[in-house]
Amino acid sequence: MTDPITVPERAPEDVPDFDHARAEAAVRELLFAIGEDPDREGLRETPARVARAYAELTHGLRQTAEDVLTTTFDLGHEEMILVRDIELWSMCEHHLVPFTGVAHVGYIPADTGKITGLSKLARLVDVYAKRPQVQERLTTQVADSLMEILGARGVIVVIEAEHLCMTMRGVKKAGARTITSAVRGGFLTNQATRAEAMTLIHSGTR
Ligand SMILES: Nc1nc2c(ncn2[C@@H]2O[C@H](COP(=O)(O)OP(=O)(O)OP(=O)(O)O)[C@@H](O)[C@H]2O)c(=O)[nH]1
Ligand SMILES: [Zn+2]
Repeated sequence: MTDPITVPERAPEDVPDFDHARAEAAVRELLFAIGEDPDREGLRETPARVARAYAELTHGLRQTAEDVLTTTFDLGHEEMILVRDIELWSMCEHHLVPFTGVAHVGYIPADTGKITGLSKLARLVDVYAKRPQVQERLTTQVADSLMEILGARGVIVVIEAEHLCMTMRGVKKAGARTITSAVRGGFLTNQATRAEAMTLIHSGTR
């Protein structure tokens, strides 16, 4: 059985193009299924709109971490770099409703001092967020891709999110936040470095 957390990532070329016609037909069916009339005024354009929205919300399936980590600089900087409070919108793969919150992404560059642009860390989060996801997998995918592509000596990724499937339906517990972390390399072996990162993540105002 495939472990649902480490489900192998498909290469974008193995992911079929977004099928707008199929998505529209499915939304039209869903409207029938809930007892609506997709041909009534107000719903007529809805299947096409929803299809376009889902194409956008699943855009990450057709991107790779390499696509966004292209800009690298050799600044010779060997200390921790941390971007905190990166806004996050993803979609839970169990209910296809959003989960939203923030990601904190930190890394210690390779010995060569190879670093990437700060915005690229936020783009990387979106590559993995814009697809049906579970929070645990999103967290580890961001961490592992930074280790691999930048050759980072350490990575820490902390994600805090609220799952609307727990808020707007089901157990209905608004405000419950799920916190996941993935810690690699130097952040794992050096407790002081990890503690410094956690202090930076939790310092200041939000
Ligand atoms: N581990 C994990 N669980 C998630 C995530 N997103 C949603 N879930 C959970 O997935 C589970 C699916 O449980 P099921 O019992 O199959 O579905 P359900 O009957 O809709 O469950 P309820 O939400 O409890 O009503 C729920 O407990 C969700 O809270 C996630 O990112 N990670
Ligand atoms: Zn869910």
